[in-house]
Amino acid sequence: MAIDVKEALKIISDLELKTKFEILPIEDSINRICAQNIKATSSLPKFNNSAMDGYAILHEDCGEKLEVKDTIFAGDNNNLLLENKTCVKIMTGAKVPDNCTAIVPKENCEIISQKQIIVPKDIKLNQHIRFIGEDIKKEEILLKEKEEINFSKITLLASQGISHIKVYKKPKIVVFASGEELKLHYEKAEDYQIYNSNTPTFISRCKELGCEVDFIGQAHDSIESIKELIQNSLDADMIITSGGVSVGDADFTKAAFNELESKNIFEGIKIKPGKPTVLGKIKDTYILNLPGNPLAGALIFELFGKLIVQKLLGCNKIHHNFIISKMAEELRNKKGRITIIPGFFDGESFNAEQKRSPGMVSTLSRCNSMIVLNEDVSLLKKGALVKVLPINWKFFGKDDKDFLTNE
Ligand SMILES: Nc1nc2c(c(=O)[nH]1)N[C@H]1C(S)=C(S)[C@@H](COP(=O)(O)OP(=O)(O)OC[C@H]3O[C@@H](n4cnc5c(N)ncnc54)[C@H](O)[C@@H]3O)O[C@H]1N2
Ligand code: MOO
Repeated sequence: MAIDVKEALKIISDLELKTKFEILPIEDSINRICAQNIKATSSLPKFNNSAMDGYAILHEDCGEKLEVKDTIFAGDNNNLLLENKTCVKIMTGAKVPDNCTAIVPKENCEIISQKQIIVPKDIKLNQHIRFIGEDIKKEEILLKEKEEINFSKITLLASQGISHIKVYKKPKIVVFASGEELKLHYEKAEDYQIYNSNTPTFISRCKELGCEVDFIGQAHDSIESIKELIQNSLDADMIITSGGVSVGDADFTKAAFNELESKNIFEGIKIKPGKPTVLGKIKDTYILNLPGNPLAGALIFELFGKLIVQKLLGCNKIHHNFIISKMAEELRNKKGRITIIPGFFDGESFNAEQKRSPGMVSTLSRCNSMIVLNEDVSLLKKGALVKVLPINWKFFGKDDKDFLTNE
């Protein structure tokens, strides 16, 4: 019995998944999920320092002629204190004297000699001093368990002298295809045969999402062949297959799972396309059996499979987020079932893809996102607000648009 979309999403978000850890150098932890809370071991800046090349002064001396007592470079451990009518020459990043209350950029000073300068009157108290802890406070949490590590988190870690980090291991995904009519893309396909495009799709998509992926080949249309492939893959966190789930005479996947005592988590989702989607489990391995129709399988993976991957990665962001946009054109839809509509979000509106039959292979190559229509929607007018779910999201464009004007 097919279940509701919401129920399927809830089941996925509640799945209990086993995750493993490893320790990596921080540079190798990019796009991985952090498996520990990391606190700042020291404040940043570590000490009050100068934001400008110039002179460190006492604020009460503004407008005065000052004697230059010393020069402090970045990295110096100079503990000199300022006295009235004196200053020190200081470089950007250098530790300021403890009682310094302003830095005057050198270009704002009148340099009389190496030893004497006149500073202007209008100096703000504490100007150009970067204070201890204003960036990061000691003990502050820098990275939380289950957060994704990106370049900016690596900045944080490096700034603390952290060289290695505990992360979740990449989930292991195994992909195989079923369907005798399919030829692998490196084989010769006769005129009556088609290429297996689903398997490379899921292999590359799972890699893109941060999984370790093994391709274990092509099952013949027999229960034994599919069973063998599944049994060989039970060390994986998830097996992804496509095809063989509906009711055709050569659809053996379901029977193979049954013989292997796969526990069905759900069998069918009330959605279009992709109703015959099955999620099962054998021992600790989840099995996602996607519809063979290429667009149906890929969209179901984006809506449901990707969330399982998020969980397997160890991430706590396991729900879809969206961008509110508007329809570029009117869209008519056959109501009755929740429907996934792939399309292209151009930054201003969502352009529903016209060619979107479940068996098509070309559709997603023109799309970067999708919307999901409730079962009672038969018409979306041009300009209607929609919630756009990103698919592949590097947001550049061919047109040179003005991003400087905001009003
Ligand atoms: N009598 C019924 N027939 C169908 C039903 C139904 O309810 N009653 N459901 C339809 C729906 S909806 C879908 S989706 C498909 C699902 O079929 P399967 O998942 O069992 O997939 P297959 O029958 O093996 O193949 C369907 C279609 O997809 C092509 N395919 C399969 N694998 C690949 C691949 N790896 N790469 C590229 N293309 C693939 C295959 O050649 C078929 O054209 O069933 C409907 N039928
Ligand atoms: O899942 Mo089926 O595609 O609706 O084609």
